Amino acid sequence: MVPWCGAVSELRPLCGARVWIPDHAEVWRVAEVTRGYREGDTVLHVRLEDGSVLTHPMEPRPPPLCNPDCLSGANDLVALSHLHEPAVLHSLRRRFLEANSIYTYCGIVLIAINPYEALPIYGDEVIRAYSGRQLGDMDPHIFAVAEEALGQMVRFGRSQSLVISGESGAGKTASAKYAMRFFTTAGGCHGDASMEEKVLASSPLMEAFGNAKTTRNDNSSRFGKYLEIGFIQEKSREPPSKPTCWRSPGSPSRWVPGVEWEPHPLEWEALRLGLPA
Ligand SMILES: Nc1ncnc2c1ncn2[C@@H]1O[C@H](COP(=O)(O)OP(=O)(O)OP(=O)(O)O)[C@@H](O)[C@H]1O
Repeated sequence: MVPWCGAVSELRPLCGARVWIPDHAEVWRVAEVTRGYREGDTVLHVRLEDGSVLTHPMEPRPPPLCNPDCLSGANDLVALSHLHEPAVLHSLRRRFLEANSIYTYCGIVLIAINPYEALPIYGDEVIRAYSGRQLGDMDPHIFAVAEEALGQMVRFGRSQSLVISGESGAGKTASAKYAMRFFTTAGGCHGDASMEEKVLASSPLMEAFGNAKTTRNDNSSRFGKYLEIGFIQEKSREPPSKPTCWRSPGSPSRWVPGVEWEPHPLEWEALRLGLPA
């Protein structure tokens, strides 16, 4: 992210402008410029919200400008006048704390914040509300992205991909499950609860063999995942779906060498039932 472009002399933060100052405890803090930048100034004079005054060096780059309050918190980061790290963090924080919203768009990319609690935003009525709607018609949601993919597939008869990425514990697996729930419900399996069960039932088995408890996630996938769902004409899904899983080519395995194998309760269950590994 590039908070400022161009030479320092072109930027000239005005007196009264609000800028972001890096902070050890809060990462970024808002400050007001108390003396406009003049050619040759090496520091910017600012006042923090708690009243303390300080100077901030203009090199290697001046502090990033704050967005107007009416823009930060917009449901699409593209709407921000200044797009840089503190603006993104502030917007996501405001949406999460003030609007209770874990989802934000950045163009066609959906950003999700893990709420670490069950939210009432994944029910059938929400799936129905997002079904058939255009991306951008409604609040950002994983269902909107899933609907976009489903709609494109139906309209153009072409396979679609959802790429879900993030650090460990970010909620990739949960997001994939919500997307699959949307596909099974909105993709032509209305009223067939067993279809959703069948699609999601593969997860515990895969998790039994490939998941482990880590410091970041109690049920962390220790492998890359590739899930493929086949559909037949008229938006019906081809039973059974074909979830497959392997280490992504080129990406290192998450298995830690030297760590002793610990059987997972579900693995014992699979072995007891005589299921193939
Ligand atoms: N949208 C959500 N709503 C509620 N809980 C969530 C959501 N997303 C994630 N979680 C919770 O956060 C925890 C970690 O999520 P998840 O396992 O999906 O992370 P991950 O990105 O797949 O992690 P890893 O890369 O380690 O496998 C889970 O317990 C999950 O229930």
